[in-house]
Amino acid sequence: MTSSPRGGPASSDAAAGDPHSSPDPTLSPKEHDLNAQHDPVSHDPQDLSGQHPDPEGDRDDSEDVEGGDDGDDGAVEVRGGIGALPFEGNTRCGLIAIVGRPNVGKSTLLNALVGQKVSITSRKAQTTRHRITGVRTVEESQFVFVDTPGFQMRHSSALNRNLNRTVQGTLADVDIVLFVVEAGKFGLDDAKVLSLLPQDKPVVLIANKLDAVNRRAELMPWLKSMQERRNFTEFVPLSAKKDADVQRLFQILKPYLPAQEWFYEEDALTDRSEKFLASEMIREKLFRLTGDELPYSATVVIDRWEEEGQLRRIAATIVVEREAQKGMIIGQGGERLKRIGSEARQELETLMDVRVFLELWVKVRSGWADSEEHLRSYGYE
Ligand SMILES: Nc1nc2c(ncn2[C@@H]2O[C@H](COP(=O)(O)OP(=O)(O)OP(=O)(O)O)[C@@H](O)[C@H]2O)c(=O)[nH]1
Repeated sequence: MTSSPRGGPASSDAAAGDPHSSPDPTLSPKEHDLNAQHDPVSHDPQDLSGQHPDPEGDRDDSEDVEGGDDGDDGAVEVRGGIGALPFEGNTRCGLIAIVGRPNVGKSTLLNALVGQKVSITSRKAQTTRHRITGVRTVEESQFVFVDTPGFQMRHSSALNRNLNRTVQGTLADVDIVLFVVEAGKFGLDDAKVLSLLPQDKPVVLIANKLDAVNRRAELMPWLKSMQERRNFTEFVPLSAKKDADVQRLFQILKPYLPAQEWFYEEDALTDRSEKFLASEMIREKLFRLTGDELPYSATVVIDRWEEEGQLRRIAATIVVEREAQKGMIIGQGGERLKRIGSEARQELETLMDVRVFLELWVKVRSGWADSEEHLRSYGYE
């Protein structure tokens, strides 16, 4: 699956936006135009312990090359394990985590970055539960996004403990963390998420929903106060709903990707299966069409998946905790369930470019969110 294109238009922009090249410590939030292009407030990311790209390839571990006298052709044997030789290609590739309290716009941002819907969004908080990977390749750089669930703060159950473990596990392997907040706001929940972020990773502050801020001048003192909370690698005020902002973000993040081969093919969007995307799509419709009535613990299980040429026959069950919730989903005369099914079907047809027959069921499984055993059986590791 790995692809390693060479000779792309690569190295020149390493100089333009490289975090090592010219961070200007004199910039303050006040001086930074919120609509400006790069590094809103630059912090020198070099003190963030070796997690950074090394575009110049100036690692000294290349000395692990030992003369080999074990062959009669005078060949050189290379020892030293993974990464012993500097990478000479033009490509960059890195893992990026998107974290933040519920409802700040993480899924919206991920979908905009990937250019296709891979994560569900809803007005209701805490709709994202699984770790979802979106992939986007822009010129020579491949961005592999890992979406994380909102840190659970309001409820405590096996499900929530599980989510927090997922988030922390995810952060251990990434190259950059995007910490998303709503521009001009910073509450207790944001602070809790921030306090859990690793110290040894570059963290970019994304001040999302900029379009909802009426008086931008008021953001200046806020940005300054944010700067005091953590040595953020970059401050990026934006709107996840504006394409130009999202494109700008790629340029800002690019220099932080390690110089290495791509993990995925150039046109890959996600490593999630169609089956998984289908269950997420149904869950999104479910939350959208039930408003605030349904607790986030409702889940969707795909029971049957048959492929017949350009046709997919899918049967899925929506699992809820209580009988009353079942009635709520089914609605008067089955109307609501019908609508959930028909909207999900249409979107799945667009996504997969095939015809879809979707059968939906609703089942009550009381207390499932509290049982580790049930969680495992529904695929939450
Ligand atoms: N005005 C405005 N609204 C936004 C923006 N980005 C996201 N939203 C809205 O904010 C709400 C929450 O967005 P999501 O992307 O579902 O948020 P999330 O952080 O993934 O939420 P959880 O899954 O609960 O963790 C939705 O109603 C989005 O339409 C933005 O840039 N501007």
